[in-house]
Amino acid sequence: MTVAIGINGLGRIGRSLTRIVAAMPQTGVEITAVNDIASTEKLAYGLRRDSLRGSFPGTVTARGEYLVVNDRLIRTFHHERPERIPWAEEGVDVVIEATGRFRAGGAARSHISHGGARKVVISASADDPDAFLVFGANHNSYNPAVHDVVSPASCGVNALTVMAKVLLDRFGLRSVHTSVMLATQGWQRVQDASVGTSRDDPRLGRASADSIIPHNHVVGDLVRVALPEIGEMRYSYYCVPTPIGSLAEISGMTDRPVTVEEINRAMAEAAAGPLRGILAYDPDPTVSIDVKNNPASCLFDPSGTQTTADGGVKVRGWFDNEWGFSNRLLDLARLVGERLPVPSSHVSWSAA
Ligand SMILES: NC(=O)c1ccc[n+]([C@@H]2O[C@H](COP(=O)([O-])OP(=O)(O)OC[C@H]3O[C@@H](n4cnc5c(N)ncnc54)[C@H](O)[C@@H]3O)[C@@H](O)[C@H]2O)c1
Repeated sequence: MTVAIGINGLGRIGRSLTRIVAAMPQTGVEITAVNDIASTEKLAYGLRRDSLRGSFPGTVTARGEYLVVNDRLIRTFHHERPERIPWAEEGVDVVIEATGRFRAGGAARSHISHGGARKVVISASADDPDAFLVFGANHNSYNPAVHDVVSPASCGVNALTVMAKVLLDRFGLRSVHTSVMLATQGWQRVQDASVGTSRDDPRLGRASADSIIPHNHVVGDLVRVALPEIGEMRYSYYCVPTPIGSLAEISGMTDRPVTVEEINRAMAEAAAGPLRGILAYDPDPTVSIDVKNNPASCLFDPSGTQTTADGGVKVRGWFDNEWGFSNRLLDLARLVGERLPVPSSHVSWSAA
């Protein structure tokens, strides 16, 4: 079965999604339509040329109201409001809402109520989705009967959650503190600005290349949504001036004293076993740019593991905030799309 996807917003995330699908035609998903306020020509250019990922490894052209990506046609719409996008015209099953403008479940829901899509995946820690589903932790709790608008939370939450899951399952984990250092985002400013970021904290309007900027993003709460067994949790979040490649760290107390070797072995085993493809493991000394194009939610770095004699632990993982997260968005779109109820018109009846 191939799931027909529509993407609202062909920015950093939307373009990553398009590149991933184009590189792997057997992913079980097909992008049939995109909506963006930019013209089709500009969208084609944005896919062809990318300052961080290089030129598109294939062909992209604009042909009328279609993008032609390696000979596959993708219909383009240009509506500013989600309720105006006629997804049903292109048979879209699942919309990935990736504008960053419609994080609230209500706005995203209009892709279904007005546009005719069947499910929505919001590409961010949405305000009120029907469920947060983090791969490797709680994605199996997806219930197609009651979950129409879902969110995989954020890239940082995914990186933290997979490491926390291994620690929790193998050693117990409590009194957790997390830190995320997130690469520069498109909504940040090149020079100091008082308006235009639509974020409350005035520091988020400061020039992105000049500072490490604290951000009060609620990662800890969302890790606990995916892993409710974790008790009290605190978190720090920083926007850092790297173009791509982000860092996640967790510290906390385990149920018994553990060694660095035990923790690293547990992570390596999880990466080769139940969390394959979601957690990666690499003992080679790593800096943030090395994680570029890694499809995992988290690249565990064993050189960052520290322990104390009374059960204190600290671990470190890297993540490509665009590429890894876009892979999880596609995983989620596929999961949701493959479990769509078959419309009654498609049910075939055999003679008794
Ligand atoms: N970039 C990352 O590292 C990252 C990682 C995880 C999650 N996210 C989340 O994904 C979302 C998108 O992030 P991004 O980095 O791709 O942003 P972006 O700014 O690069 O892309 C947004 C796109 O949406 C389009 N757009 C804006 N308003 C629109 C409207 N009203 N209708 C249709 N299109 C519109 C823009 O033209 C642009 O192409 C955000 O919520 C962000 O928090 C981003």
